[in-house]
Amino acid sequence: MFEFLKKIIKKDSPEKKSAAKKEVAKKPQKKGPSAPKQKVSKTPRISEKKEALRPKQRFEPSPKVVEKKPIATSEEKIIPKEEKKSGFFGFADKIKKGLTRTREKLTTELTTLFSGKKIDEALFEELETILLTSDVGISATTYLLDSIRASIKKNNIENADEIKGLLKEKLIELLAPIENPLVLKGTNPYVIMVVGVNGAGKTTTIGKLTKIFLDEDKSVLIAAGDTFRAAATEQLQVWGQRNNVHVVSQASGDPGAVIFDAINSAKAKNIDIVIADTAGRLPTQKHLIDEITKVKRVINKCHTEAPHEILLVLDANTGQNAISQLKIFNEALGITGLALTKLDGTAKGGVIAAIAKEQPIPLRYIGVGESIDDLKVFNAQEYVDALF
Ligand SMILES: Nc1nc2c(ncn2[C@@H]2O[C@H](COP(=O)(O)OP(=O)(O)OP(=O)(O)O)[C@@H](O)[C@H]2O)c(=O)[nH]1
Repeated sequence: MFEFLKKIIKKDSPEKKSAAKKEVAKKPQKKGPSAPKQKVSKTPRISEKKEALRPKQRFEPSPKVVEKKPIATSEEKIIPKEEKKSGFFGFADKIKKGLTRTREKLTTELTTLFSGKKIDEALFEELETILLTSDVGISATTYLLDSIRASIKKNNIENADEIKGLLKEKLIELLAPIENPLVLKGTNPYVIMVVGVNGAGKTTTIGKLTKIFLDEDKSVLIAAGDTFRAAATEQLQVWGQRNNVHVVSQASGDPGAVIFDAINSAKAKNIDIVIADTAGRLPTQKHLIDEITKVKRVINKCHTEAPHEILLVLDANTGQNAISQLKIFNEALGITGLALTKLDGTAKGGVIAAIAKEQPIPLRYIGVGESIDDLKVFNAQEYVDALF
């Protein structure tokens, strides 16, 4: 079954590729082992399924970690007219498009599962497999199946086709508590510290987030706190230029000093928001986790309420590993919000359910593409509608 999942994921590729992305694609890509052909002819036992779905490597960085980050071309800065005009519907369509891979997997499998079948244990077994292979995770899957069983019993449901509606309903209930959009509160500048593993999408998310705030008529200043990787500052500068926003950087190599400087500059200029980048790090690298807690303390010395938001950027492709990352970053820093990126390139969109069940931290944004308008405020109903 795990092989079956690999086969599905292997087919993934982002729908929208920028010119710069094509450049990067020429470079050798890190690929997982090719999946041997295997027929999934029978429903595996629950214990086998759970074992197969347990992450092999606890903190597997994104495959793009070694890649040079592509920067969208200037054409991508142009917001498509339809999207500007269509407002909410444009957003919903974009999310729907972004979630194509997860939806295709779910819809195909669920339609086959429910059509004309009777409600019995075998059907629940298969439903369990579908959810687990969509990275919904063990505890969220158990929760969803139990809730569905209870509703079937309560409402004397006999038609399997009705289970799809129930699944949708229970999923919205599960995700609702993490729908908690960012609200800017407190004394200016509002400081957002952005953290995450290498390649999760921090820089890109900062660029997109800046655009969201500018559209709300807020002023923004970016702090290039990733002093570890030289190219990181350059990439941030490009996002700064694209948004026409100043990026504070230093040659010092001290992330705390850069962010401290940026906050003071924002205070002097009465800027509303400071978004601080930090270097990518694995939660297993204890010294780097210690370093980032120090950066947080430095920020707090500069502004007693700051950081107002510690935004952990997670790559949806990492599936269940995202939960492990979340646990460790949260223990070290007290994560206040999440941005889940790259949902457009994966069939693992179910990981949101696992987050909601196991680590219910507000999911502020979802990334559904590489261009500047591809970061969306998370909405549970809209997300589930896009999945089915
Ligand atoms: N398809 C897709 N790609 C994304 C998304 N968000 C980020 N990316 C891509 O992911 C890659 C890594 O993104 P970065 O923003 O550079 O990641 P980072 O966390 O800053 O990386 P480090 O600085 O190395 O830690 C780039 O190729 C981005 O274009 C998304 O929502 N969808």
